[in-house]
Amino acid sequence: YIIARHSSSRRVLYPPGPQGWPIIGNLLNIPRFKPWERYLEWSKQYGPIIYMNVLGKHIVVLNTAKAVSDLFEIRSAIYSDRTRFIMVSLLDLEWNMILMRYGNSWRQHRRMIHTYFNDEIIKDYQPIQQKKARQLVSLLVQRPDRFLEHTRFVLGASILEVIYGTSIDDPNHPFLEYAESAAQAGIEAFLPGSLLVEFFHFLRYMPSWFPGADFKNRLPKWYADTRGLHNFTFEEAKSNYEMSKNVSAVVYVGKTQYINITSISSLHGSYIEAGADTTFFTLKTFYAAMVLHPDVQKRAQEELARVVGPERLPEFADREHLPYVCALVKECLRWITIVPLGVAHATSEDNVYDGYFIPKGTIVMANQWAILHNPDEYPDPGTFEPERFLKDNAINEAVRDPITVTTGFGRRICPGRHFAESSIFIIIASILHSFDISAPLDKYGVPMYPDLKLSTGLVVHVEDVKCTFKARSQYISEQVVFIHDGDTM
Ligand code: HEM
Repeated sequence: YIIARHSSSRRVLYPPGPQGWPIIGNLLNIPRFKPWERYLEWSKQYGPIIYMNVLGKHIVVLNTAKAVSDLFEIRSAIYSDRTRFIMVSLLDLEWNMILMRYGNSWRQHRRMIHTYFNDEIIKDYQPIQQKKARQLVSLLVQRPDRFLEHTRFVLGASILEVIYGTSIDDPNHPFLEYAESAAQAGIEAFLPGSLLVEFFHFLRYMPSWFPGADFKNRLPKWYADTRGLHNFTFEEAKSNYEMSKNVSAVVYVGKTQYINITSISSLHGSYIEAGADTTFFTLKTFYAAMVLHPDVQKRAQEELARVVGPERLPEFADREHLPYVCALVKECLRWITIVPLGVAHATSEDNVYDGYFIPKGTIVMANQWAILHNPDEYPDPGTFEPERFLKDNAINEAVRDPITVTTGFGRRICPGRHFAESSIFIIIASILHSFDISAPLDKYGVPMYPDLKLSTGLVVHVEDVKCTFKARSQYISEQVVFIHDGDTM
């Protein structure tokens, strides 16, 4: 039965949800592990929108594509704010676009992003993405055991080259460390409901041994990591302007507006922080899926052999002739939903939906995992099955494309989504064309398959995946020197 709550003073009806306790509300209801699964369970009991109140903060979780579209897209003027995290001021993160409140500064950043990351202009970045995919193939031939480091390296280096025109060949470049650490700090510090200081602001003044104030032990590292990235992007943007380097379109805005270097560098920091880990985590899903599903791997390789042939590596022009590989990319984005609850939006005005009151300042989360694991749309959703996106050997447009869910919604939709999808496609196609991927054997000769244990946090990933890579042809092994040394890739 449905427990609908009435605010005694205003006689308003909040959406239904689990019964909480006095004062703390639903604090103890929020599971720390895979909360998206619990929210889906609750939605079967309470309906698609669930309401919780945690220490006076209103939280709503939307569990269906319809509710998400109705609110985040159709009513985007009201549902595009972000909540005010105390962590933003503790870590001086006002520059980070993902966390920005809905308003003029955010609008200005968003306009710049659209100009330089829209789906037309990103085609200009494809040569860089292709070059980096080939560099990854080369690195995998030489040191397959370091496949995760190499993958992270080429993704970070692609973003850096697109933004600044700076090509880095050193996997130990300090930029990569800044990017990784800053993203990790963001993941730990910004999962709604995970830190008590967001509810009890006085905890910021308490010593770290005080219950609930242990975040203070981690604060200096988070601060140093996020500052490191910001300082790096600021210096790069400034020197690009000063030296008037012939760099990519993205920095051009900076060159014409020196005064705006700070906001340009902030924008770059946001790209790097939001972009490097998300694409990397999607590729971790790919590696795990390939180890577990040799049949899928084989089918993709047959398609690549047919379309690309044995004497070259895949290119973007091949994409439209590779429906199975494209379906495989979609399934990687769906199967493990790396931002399972999206990045929370917040309401900037009171609103009524379906008869329920959603007050101004409510944190609203889209259960992306529930949408992408809805068995009505994706039968047997726990299974990795690219075929679900195909009909008559072509992409079936009737099946919801996971990129339209996993990269968020409405005015806050991920501006890097087209860029990310291209990177993921070219890397997956290049690797599958070049290598057979399998599970390494333990000392008894038994394959070590990934157990698919996920990390917890705002962004999740398969924690432990091990693979071996075997070059599929003499051509690949021979190309490696050429690929590694030459710039003609
Ligand atoms: C598979 C890869 C990616 C995934 C799954 C992803 C997912 C997301 C999600 C869920 C959001 C929040 C959307 C919302 O509030 O509704 C977001 C925002 C954002 N993403 Fe991505 N992203 C990816 C790659 C990238 C890349 C490559 C870049 C930059 C080059 C990027 C830059 C951003 C920025 C700047 C925002 C903030 C937008 C705003 O708050 O207005 N992302 N992303």
